[in-house]
Amino acid sequence: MKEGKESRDQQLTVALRIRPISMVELEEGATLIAHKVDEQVVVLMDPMEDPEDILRANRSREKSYVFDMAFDFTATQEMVYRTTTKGLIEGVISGYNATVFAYGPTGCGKTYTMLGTDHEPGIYARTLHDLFRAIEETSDDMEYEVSMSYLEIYNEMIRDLLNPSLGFLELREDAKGVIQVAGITEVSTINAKEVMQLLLKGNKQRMQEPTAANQTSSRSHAVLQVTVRQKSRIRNIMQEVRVGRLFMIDLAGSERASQTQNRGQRMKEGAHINRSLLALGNCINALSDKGAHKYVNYRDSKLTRLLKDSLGGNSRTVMIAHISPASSAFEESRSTLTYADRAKSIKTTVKRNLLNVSYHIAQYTRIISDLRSEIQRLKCKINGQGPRPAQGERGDIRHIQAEVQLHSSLCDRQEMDQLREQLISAFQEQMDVQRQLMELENSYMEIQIESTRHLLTIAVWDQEKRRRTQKCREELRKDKSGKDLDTGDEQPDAPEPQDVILARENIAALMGEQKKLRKQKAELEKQFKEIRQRGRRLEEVLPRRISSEEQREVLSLLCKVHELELENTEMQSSALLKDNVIRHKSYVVRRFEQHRSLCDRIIQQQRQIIHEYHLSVPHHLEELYEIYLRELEEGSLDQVASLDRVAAKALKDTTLPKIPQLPAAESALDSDQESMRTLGSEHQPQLSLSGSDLAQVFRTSPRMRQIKSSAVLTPPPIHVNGMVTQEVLASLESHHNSSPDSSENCSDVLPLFAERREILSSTKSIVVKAARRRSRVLESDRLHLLEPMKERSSLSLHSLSESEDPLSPETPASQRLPCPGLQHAASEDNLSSSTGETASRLCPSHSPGPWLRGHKQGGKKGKREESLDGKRRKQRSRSFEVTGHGVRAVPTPADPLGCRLLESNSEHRMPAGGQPAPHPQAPGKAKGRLPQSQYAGG
Ligand SMILES: Nc1ncnc2c1ncn2[C@@H]1O[C@H](COP(=O)(O)OP(=O)(O)OP(=O)(O)O)[C@@H](O)[C@H]1O
Repeated sequence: MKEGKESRDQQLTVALRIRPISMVELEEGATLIAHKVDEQVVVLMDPMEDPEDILRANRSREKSYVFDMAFDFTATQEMVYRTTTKGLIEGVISGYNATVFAYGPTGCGKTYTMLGTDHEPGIYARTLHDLFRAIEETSDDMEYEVSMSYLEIYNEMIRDLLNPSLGFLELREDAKGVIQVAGITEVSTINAKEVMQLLLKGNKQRMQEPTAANQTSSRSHAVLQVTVRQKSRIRNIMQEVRVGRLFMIDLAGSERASQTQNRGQRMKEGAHINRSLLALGNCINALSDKGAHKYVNYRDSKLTRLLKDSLGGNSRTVMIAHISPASSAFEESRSTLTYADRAKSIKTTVKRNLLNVSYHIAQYTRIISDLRSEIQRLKCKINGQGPRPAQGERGDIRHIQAEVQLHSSLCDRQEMDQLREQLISAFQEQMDVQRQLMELENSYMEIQIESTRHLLTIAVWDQEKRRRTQKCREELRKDKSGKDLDTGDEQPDAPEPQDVILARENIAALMGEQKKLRKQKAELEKQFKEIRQRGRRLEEVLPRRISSEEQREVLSLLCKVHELELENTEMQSSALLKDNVIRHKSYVVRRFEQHRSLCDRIIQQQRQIIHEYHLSVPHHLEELYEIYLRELEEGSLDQVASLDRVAAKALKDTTLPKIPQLPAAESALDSDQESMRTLGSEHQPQLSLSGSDLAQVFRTSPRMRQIKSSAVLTPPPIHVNGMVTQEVLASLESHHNSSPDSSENCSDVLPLFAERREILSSTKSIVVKAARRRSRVLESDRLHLLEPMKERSSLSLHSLSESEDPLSPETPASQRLPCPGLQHAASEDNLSSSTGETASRLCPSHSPGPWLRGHKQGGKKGKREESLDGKRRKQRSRSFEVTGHGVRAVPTPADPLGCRLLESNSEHRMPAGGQPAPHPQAPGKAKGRLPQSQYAGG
């Protein structure tokens, strides 16, 4: 899924609805204190303020609030719908997200507004009616697919209202940050009537209980999600699919326990409802804070996680706040008005969601094949298990309980029931804790992923910043040409973009959250251990207290079902973990790709230097470069990378399967699940997934090993001129040491390192010789004109020959030629002249030797490189633009080498601006000049 380019900021629309005063309120003697003044203004009067109070005579008794729309008891359902929601429909069918949510204290009319009554249907029905009508009107040109899901969040648990037997569902977030409910029923439908029937059916499943404030109080948050996929009827291979999502949410009442006189279960519900509403309030506060960029904690509740896009992301959002006009509801009304008022300043960024149809098909093909293999696996499992319970009864604790009940009626029912109750409640407790643990782990993993995403944002910025600084320096050099280059002028730091600032802040906040989660996890684990021990004791004691064999069997069946349930949760947890690992992996791959492109640039620029200066390189290096060129030519790396992206994306966008409860699941895990279980179990003992722990998780994954090995295969940068600093080498070394696989790959890395040392020292010698020759030629040719130049050149030579090898500082460069081959290569006669004369012209009697072979092939390869260069430029359009600037530094946060290379160049060999030393009489014609950079971008 990608987002359309046209994105714009949009303010959250806030409407306020005052319901009619109720009979109960009138009977209680309440007076009217909330009034609509005009189409947008509402006034709330404080019933406690005494108009006769002289001391307060100057103080206003009333407070007015301005909203986008205001309604009172005279407003019809049609009016509310038309002004708040109707306008969103067009956007939804053309690929935009939208949200409408009803907010307010209990009994103030949220369900009335959203669902309505048979005679006065609410927003759900009206929206769907108009949505289908709009679809019908454009269906000649466009093809639509509409699906809907309906869920409730009750006590921080998600239930599918269209299929409550699915149990509790989990939330997950894809790489784009879109929140999805794993395994929820999606009904494809084409007419509003059908949808309404489903809704009414679903609503009957909703948790509803009378409270003191409302006889039919909804105890949960109900979320109706309608997804519209639109594509043109004209077939095209790369067809665009627009996906619009509409959320319609009826929140539970924002109440205080004291007001609703709730006790026990109602009190617990209230706490959960308030937890999510409190989290919602916190999010509204953070989002509406116009000053500093506050961290918005969506994670505190399921509701805020689900509303993440609706509040601060990609959605046109309408909030309809509800209040009662009665004086008895003053406090609730005031706080609702305050929240609603704050919400007005929230901004969302609306983008069109576009999906590529070819990818779409690939995704479904994958799902189908996955499902086929799953069916096959289950069939094998069933066959291998002999007699099993009837189809509908399989693995469902409720059915087993029914079975238990049937058996126990023949025996001592009372005793049996008691024991069963004890056992079930122990099991239930275990399940609750285990589920909480699973959620914690999921949240923790998500935090890891989010942190990685932020780190990537920062890394990208760091690269960009260095690129800008470099550009700036070059421009300055140009301006100051002739003057001393190293005036020490530092460029002012470019201001960090908002997303980078936010990324830094978020990382800090996420770390805080991680800490919190670790603590929670430790407590929960302790709790789980205790409960599990208690359960085990019960499991041991109970059979001894039962005389009947049949009862014993029933109890053992119960235990078995419980074990399976635990296992089922574990499998769900593994699936979630797998999903998260894939998501995390995609960021890792992105980082590697970023690094690869940097390496490519280094190789190309160094190659150009070798080419322009006719430097010779060892044969084996030439061969490596050949391989590198061939790979680029074939585009195999890019192909693999893009295939990997598509595959990972397809996996990510597949909703998590609801794993059925199946007995003896342990034997049937396929290898992949098995490996994920291994991951999960490795991961489970300590949630505190630090960087190294995460690396541990990755290390076990075959895919990660693949990534790691490909990282090792990345061609190492070739450092020309021997100007690799100690620092860079240290950073290379530390990179290898710190990389998660350092221990594993140490043996692979060491030869590479030795090779690099060898190349470095010999290359440096060549450069020294080349520079000497160049200096001599220049001296003899243009003696009188080149006086200052010569000085500089010999100085350079001096500094070059004096400069210490970063690898072994004591050894002079000339003594560090590692092998006879290299010594031969470094002899003057084998060097190509910096004046542009070829080596063969300079020393025709000498055989070129292995070092010169590369140079001799220069013509053919030069062409090939040129054509490849063009190809590369096409591939990386922006970053590979041709400019007339000197060699660019290759700045990255991890590798400041690029800058240093340039700096070193300019110190020793290059004049100001990274341009070649111009001959006073023939500017720009110096043959030994360094290459013009072909890459402008970072
Ligand atoms: N605008 C209105 N016109 C007529 N009756 C209304 C209006 N708003 C609410 N009511 C009535 O008020 C009562 C409570 O409304 P409703 O159940 O919609 O409240 P709620 O905010 O959804 O409460 P809860 O949070 O407890 O679910 C219902 O009997 C409903 O019919």
